[in-house]
Amino acid sequence: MTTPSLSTRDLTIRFGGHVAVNQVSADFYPGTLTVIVGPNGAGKTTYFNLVSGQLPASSGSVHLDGVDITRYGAAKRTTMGIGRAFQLTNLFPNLSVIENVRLAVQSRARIGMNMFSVWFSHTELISRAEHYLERVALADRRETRVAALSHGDKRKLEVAILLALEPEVMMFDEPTAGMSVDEVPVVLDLIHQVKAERSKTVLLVEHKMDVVRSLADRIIVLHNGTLVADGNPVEVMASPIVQEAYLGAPEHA
Ligand SMILES: Nc1ncnc2c1ncn2[C@@H]1O[C@H](COP(=O)(O)OP(=O)(O)OP(=O)(O)O)[C@@H](O)[C@H]1O
Repeated sequence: MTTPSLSTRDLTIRFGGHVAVNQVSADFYPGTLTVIVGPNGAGKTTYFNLVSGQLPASSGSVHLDGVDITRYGAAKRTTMGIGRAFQLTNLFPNLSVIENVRLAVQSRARIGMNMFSVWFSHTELISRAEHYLERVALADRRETRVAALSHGDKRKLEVAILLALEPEVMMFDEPTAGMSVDEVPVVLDLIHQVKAERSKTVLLVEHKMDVVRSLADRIIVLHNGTLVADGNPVEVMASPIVQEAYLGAPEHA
């Protein structure tokens, strides 16, 4: 198997006496989409926060391409290649939709800059930003101030920004939560496209089992902060812990 792009080793965080993520070790590989599931309060979002750097680990470590990034903050991890959507904190509410994506394209161009590359012209930045807006079906909103967007459009914009940043690791946190029925397919299609390219390491937190089934190459189950199952979707979905966690919870089916 290839080298993991992302690894966590015994990753742990305590809030007072409560261990929200408990010694989670996992390796994530390029071209694989891993869905993290588990009951409410299992520690899924907290694990994401530890990987993306929003929260500091109490113990254990996070590695990106073999580099220990445990002590790096979220901004540094983003520049190193960990991209996360659906926090709705990446957006500049007073700028237009196109400006938000243009800034992401510009920041990516800066990160990728080396002695052989050139600065993009403003026109080129805008044309790249337009490309990402078209991919998320937001081209008709390009001049809208972000604060005026619907929740679903904000989430689509976050996907455009994530794509524009071209991170090696892409993290999606309940990508369709709060979206209207007609908005859901756009975002799911995009995740399918990213998966089909098979170059990115994709992590997804998801409750909806139909989404899990359609996207997962691998499923990790967290329960009380502990990794209790990890493997191919068919086996993991059939395991007693998943059956127990999800059967009888029709709102998540
Ligand atoms: N900043 C915090 N301070 C104290 N406790 C926290 C904090 N963040 C999370 N927790 C606790 O950690 C546990 C895991 O929460 P987390 O949000 O990661 O679960 P989750 O699996 O994402 O749940 P859900 O599916 O409901 O989003 C919960 O008991 C939660 O109350």
